[in-house]
Amino acid sequence: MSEVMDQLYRIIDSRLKEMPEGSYTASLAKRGKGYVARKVGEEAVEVVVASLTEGKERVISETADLIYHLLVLMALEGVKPEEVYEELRRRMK
Ligand SMILES: N=c1c2ncn([C@@H]3O[C@H](COP(=O)(O)OP(=O)(O)OP(=O)(O)O)[C@@H](O)[C@H]3O)c2ncn1[C@@H]1O[C@H](COP(=O)(O)O)[C@@H](O)[C@H]1O
Repeated sequence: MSEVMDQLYRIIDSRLKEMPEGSYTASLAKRGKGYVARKVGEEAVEVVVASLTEGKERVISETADLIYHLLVLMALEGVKPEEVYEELRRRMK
């Protein structure tokens, strides 16, 4: 899981630096951090709805959307996945 997230984060980070045509990440960044933050909220609600009414396949798909948007928000905030892993390790009992 962390390997895939690290790889996706690196791709996202490079899209934010290069802002290439046709990149969904670049189009999100152009709309601003507030827009990305709202997308994270929307995607989280979609995970909840999928879990309550739509079944496992939809939960997987919506969770992937949520993680992607969360990684974009983290990159815009300058938060690296390793810093979150470190916090999780610190809490681990
Ligand atoms: N993992 C993802 C990923 N997950 C979800 N999404 C996009 O997130 C959007 C979620 O759908 P929504 O209906 O909520 O949003 P929408 O209506 O399409 O768009 P909005 O106008 O609401 O923002 C879809 O357009 C998906 O394509 C992703 N877009 C890109 N990636 C990966 O991110 C990397 C960079 O992608 P680009 O920036 O497109 O080059 C690549 O490795 C991609 O595979």
